[in-house]
Amino acid sequence: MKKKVAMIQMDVTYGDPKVNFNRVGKWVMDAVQVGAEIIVLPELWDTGYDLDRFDVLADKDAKATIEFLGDLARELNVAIVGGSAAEQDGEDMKNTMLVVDEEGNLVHKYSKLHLFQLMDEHLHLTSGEDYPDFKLAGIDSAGFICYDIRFPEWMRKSAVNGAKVMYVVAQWPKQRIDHWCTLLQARAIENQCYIVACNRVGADPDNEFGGMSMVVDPWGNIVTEGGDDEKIVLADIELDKVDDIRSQISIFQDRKAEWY
Ligand SMILES: NC(=O)CCC(=O)C(=O)O
Repeated sequence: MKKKVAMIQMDVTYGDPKVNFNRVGKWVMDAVQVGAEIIVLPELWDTGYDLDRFDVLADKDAKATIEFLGDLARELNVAIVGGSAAEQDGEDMKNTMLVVDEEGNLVHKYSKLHLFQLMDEHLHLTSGEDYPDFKLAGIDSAGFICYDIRFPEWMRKSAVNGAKVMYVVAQWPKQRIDHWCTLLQARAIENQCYIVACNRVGADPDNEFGGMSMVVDPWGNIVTEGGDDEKIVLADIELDKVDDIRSQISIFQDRKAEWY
């Protein structure tokens, strides 16, 4: 099975969901025109890291965001890994990934587990209590948010559960972009899966963001990468490659889970 994925490597307007919703609508339409079957958005594409104002900006139960992504997906007949959005869940504020299928159904919701203290997430947000695994376009998949990629044990669990594609959505600053590239390649090699990773570009009051959205194949090769300007990054993923590589080096058979 082969699928065309598109990562929307966009700038995000700080603290202005209305502008960002409009821009995402346009980007998604453009991606469909160039043949995308699965579209991936970056982390917090709706508000950026305007955490001080999350209490007024966050979408209650992510209702309006789910409806927006679902309508787009249904109208354009495309699956969307909707990056993450600012969600108000009761009293709690969360950084939440939303995934919709091509019929517009919400198939997955995951709130970021590992909060990134360097960007003050722990002061404003509550960790999720969800698992990252889901099925999209017939593919066993998992979704992670930015800092999550520094926790290999969290991603390994999804590989053991059968994920063949791992989506990563991010607002990863330029100053650590070499970590981003290396960690993504490492997660692909050690889990023998595709990594489809979308990072934003542009800047907010505290950080400049590094782009380098990329697809890494299960051998660790970078299939495509987006540099540091605003664009749609396109790639084909070939699912047979995952089984091929898993049969060449049998890490899932050979691991000694009882030892670690
Ligand atoms: N938004 C994030 O989670 C950023 C993570 C990051 O920059 C890192 O170095 O880790």
